[in-house]
Amino acid sequence: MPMLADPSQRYRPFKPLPFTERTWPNKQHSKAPIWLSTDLRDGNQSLANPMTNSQKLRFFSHLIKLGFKEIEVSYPAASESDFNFVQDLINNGDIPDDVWIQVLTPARSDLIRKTFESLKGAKNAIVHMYNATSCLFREVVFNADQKETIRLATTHTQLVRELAEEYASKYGTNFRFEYSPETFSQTEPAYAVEVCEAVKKAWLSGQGSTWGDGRKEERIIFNLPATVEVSTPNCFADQTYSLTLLEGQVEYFSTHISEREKVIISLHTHNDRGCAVAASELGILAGADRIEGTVLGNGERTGNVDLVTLALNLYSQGIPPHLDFSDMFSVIDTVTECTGLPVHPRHPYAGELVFTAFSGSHQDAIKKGFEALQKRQATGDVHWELPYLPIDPADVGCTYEAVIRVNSQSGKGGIAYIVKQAQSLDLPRRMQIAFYKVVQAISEATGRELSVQDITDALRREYHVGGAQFDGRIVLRSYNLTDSVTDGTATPADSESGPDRQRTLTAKVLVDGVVRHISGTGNGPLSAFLNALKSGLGIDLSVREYSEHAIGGGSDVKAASYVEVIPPNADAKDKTQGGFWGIGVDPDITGSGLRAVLSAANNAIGKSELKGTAFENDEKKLNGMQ
Ligand SMILES: CC(=O)SCCNC(=O)CCNC(=O)[C@H](O)C(C)(C)COP(=O)(O)OP(=O)(O)OC[C@H]1O[C@@H](n2cnc3c(N)ncnc32)[C@H](O)[C@@H]1OP(=O)(O)O
Ligand SMILES: CC(C)C(=O)C(=O)O
Repeated sequence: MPMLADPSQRYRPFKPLPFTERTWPNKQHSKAPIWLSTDLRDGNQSLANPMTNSQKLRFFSHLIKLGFKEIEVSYPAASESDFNFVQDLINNGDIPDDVWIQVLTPARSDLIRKTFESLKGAKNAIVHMYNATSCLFREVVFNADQKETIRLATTHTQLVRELAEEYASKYGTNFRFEYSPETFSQTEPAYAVEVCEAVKKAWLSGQGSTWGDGRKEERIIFNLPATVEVSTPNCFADQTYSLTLLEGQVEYFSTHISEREKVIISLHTHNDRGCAVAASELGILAGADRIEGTVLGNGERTGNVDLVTLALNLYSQGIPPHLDFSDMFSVIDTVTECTGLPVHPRHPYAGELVFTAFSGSHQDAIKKGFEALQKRQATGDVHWELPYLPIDPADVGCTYEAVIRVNSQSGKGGIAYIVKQAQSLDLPRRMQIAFYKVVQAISEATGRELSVQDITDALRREYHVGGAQFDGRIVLRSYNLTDSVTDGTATPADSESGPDRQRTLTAKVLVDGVVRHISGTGNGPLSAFLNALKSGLGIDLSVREYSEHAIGGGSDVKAASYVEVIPPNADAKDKTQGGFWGIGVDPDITGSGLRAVLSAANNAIGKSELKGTAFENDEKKLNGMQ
């Protein structure tokens, strides 16, 4: 059946609360909520193949490692394996003293009794009872009116209360109670408050205990589920904030519910509209103290709210989340291996691609951002501010290698970043443009992403650096430099010569594997070498641009030089006209300059059809190459 031209025939819009006095939109997050992981209950119940005992145990240990202090471990009445898992955790001493396990039960006396049995011997336990309160469920599922629904909740709350007292005195367990008006997001707000008030009264009216006196560990938890997400997140926050509308006045749940200090407001959001994170965040602004969800968002249908995203969203605002995701890879391994579900490559903070830029302008901005960051860090400013990356990938255990990856959408900045990271070569800007064209051609031809190795090899091939297999047609074997006549006109590229020196260079080179001895003079080593190439091999080139930098430090320091050469008929000033680039790396600055010149010369002749061991007769072709 096609989609309806007029969907209002089938779907009714959500009716928002008529608020004018809401203040939560002006608030900001300032601390982490209390977290509860329901991976082993809501997460588990949604799996086609529920977790085995050992998978649950592995998951539980990981949750403890991440820092969870409240973990819903089971729906013990569901099956023997759910029941036994709770008993195993207790009997094997797997639960740290400061951790509360939580178990879920419906408001059914046989199932509540079974649930308490599963908790025998526990130190700290939260009994979580639910019944659905929305009109649809009252009418369709329970065939009960509003009063009967409240009675279902209160009579079973009293039973939980009695059993909690009995099991506390028998086993010394610290019990807390959580009540969920299931389908809260679809329940009439005033009625949801009425149910919660009645449940609170039933829970607090028990005999002979201090429950509910406001001490943190004993407060009743009202868990407000968006069992199905049916509205925009601001409506859910309003529902959280205000549950009663009396005589036309807005009363706010988080400030006006009686004995607010005895209540923890918890949220349990699902992701049907894809807004569970937003709904939880706005719900916290609206007064919630606690969040239930799962690590990476597994759960019924589109999932529960993802606690990784929520926690790291806080972290990115400078708020300690009190959950430790610094080893995200082990989190991903645990979740995927236990649930059998993959993690989407774009999943916030955890996906394989979320810190990666393929597109050129993003890469360029990130590269510049890293350079600026390094400068700021050198002045002691450690604040993270980097284009396109809201947090430092290193904080969640990622390396910077994945930050920039290259395909046909990439630009010079990203490619230069990879060359710098992988080979410590800081290509000058115009050389970046030249090398970008080389990489772009490969990427277009192969139609795939290029690895760091692909780019490294391309650079080596193009500029004849990095080993004998990348040598060009001319190879420098040895050279000797001597002072010669002086004329006082050194070029910048020859700056180390000084203004009053002229140098003579003799070099042994291999040309297509044949030994040749060449010599030339110039104001410095580079011009002497260019002169030698011209007089010895007929290769007439001059330098248009030269730069250098050190690589490393101490006794291992090397020099990297970059040279652009042009043939005699090229305009030295019009830099849009193509030259030929070369790279030289050598422990000695003169050596690196000479190698860069030879690299550029090889690049020049490699792009012509010169052949044989001498180039004298091919000068014309070289001149015509641009
Ligand atoms: C939104 C949530 O995630 S809620 C949690 C859902 N999780 C699960 O259901 C997983 C575990 N559940 C189970 O294993 C089973 O459903 C059991 C063992 C709890 C119950 O099994 P059964 O007794 O066979 O009942 P069934 O699964 O058909 O449940 C429906 C019955 O429970 C009633 N019921 C459903 N929810 C509740 C509740 N919260 N409180 C009281 N009764 C409830 C229904 O009205 C229905 O009653 P009826 O048989 O009189 O019409
Ligand atoms: C039992 C409740 C909290 C639940 O899982 C839901 O409504 O999604």
